[in-house]
Amino acid sequence: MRSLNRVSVIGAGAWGTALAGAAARAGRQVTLHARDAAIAAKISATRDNPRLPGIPLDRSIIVSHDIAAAGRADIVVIAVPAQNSRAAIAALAPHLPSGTPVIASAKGIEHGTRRFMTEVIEEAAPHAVPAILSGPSFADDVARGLPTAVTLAAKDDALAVALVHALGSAAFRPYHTTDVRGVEIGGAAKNVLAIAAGIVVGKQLGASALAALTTRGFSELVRLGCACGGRSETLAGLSGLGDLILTCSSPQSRNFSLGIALGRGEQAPCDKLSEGALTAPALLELATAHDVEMPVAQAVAAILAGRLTIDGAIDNLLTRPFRAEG
Ligand SMILES: NC(=O)C1=CN([C@@H]2O[C@H](COP(=O)(O)OP(=O)(O)OC[C@H]3O[C@@H](n4cnc5c(N)ncnc54)[C@H](OP(=O)(O)O)[C@@H]3O)[C@@H](O)[C@H]2O)C=CC1
Ligand SMILES: O=C(CO)COP(=O)(O)O
Repeated sequence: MRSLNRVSVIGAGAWGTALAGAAARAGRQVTLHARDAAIAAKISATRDNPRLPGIPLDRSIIVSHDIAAAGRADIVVIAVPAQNSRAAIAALAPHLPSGTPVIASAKGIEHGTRRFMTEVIEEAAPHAVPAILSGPSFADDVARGLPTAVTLAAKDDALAVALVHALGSAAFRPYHTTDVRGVEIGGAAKNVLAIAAGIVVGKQLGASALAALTTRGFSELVRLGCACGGRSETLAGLSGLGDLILTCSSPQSRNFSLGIALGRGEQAPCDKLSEGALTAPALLELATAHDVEMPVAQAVAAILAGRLTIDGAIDNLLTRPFRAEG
């Protein structure tokens, strides 16, 4: 196995900065790439990223605007929003040596193409080796070095193990698997379901309703995941159930917070990324293509598109025919 010491993280947002910190803590030589030269210079000089205010950037991390330099790495992590990942990978691709592992870390499905993030890597950088990292992990927690566990998947087991050893530390514990699709379905679906969970909280429907919604949401996630070839143990693991529990219960989650605002009838904050809102239509298209029923995700997509009121969606869900659990 080739050396995996030099790590480049593309995207100097909250997640990219947190992952750069985790890789530095694991002892790697890290470059954090910001597409904007002024932002790169500012973060480099102040050692502070306004997207993670008050958490100093590890001194060893090089912050750069030079995409060619970022491509000269043993591992590249893509940490930009799902809908921007293709553009970021395409800009990187000409500078990437053949066979470089490229780890997707966005949680979403691409609009229009319905591609998962590793498929986007396959298309935009066919000479790279795709992998995916996902799981219950707020950027703020990871950046502060609080204990976190995630799942890291690559088709090749030996590569998944090597990537885990390269990026893992006592505080940041990746578990490896070859179930790439299972890992990416969990991350994409949980964001949509977290919006529904937030609506339940914003509408003050009670803790019992929140538990019911989260559990039925998990059934949807598993149904779609299995239909797409994911393994049930992955879907019940960190990147599926684990992340669903986190994002359906914590106002730290932007998706959950969006749901709370919607449930309260408030204006949703427009400066915060909600991957679930962007992924909802693509998730439903995927579900339809696989003949999988996802009533909760369907309600979220309809509410966001203005096709259904929140009260109408709640009424629809509560009056569905009684059925066997599963
Ligand atoms: N925040 C979190 O706790 C976690 C986030 N994630 C996932 O990580 C992904 C990114 O989220 P997050 O970091 O929070 O988002 P942020 O909004 O904090 O940051 C997004 C970053 O991506 C950059 N970017 C956007 N488009 C491009 C592009 N084409 N090329 C290069 N850089 C680009 C932005 O740069 P610019 O400033 O120039 O616009 C910005 O730095 C999402 O899919 C999210 O689900 C996963 C786990 C935890
Ligand atoms: O994915 C996350 C935690 O695992 C972050 O969730 P939000 O994007 O909803 O903030």
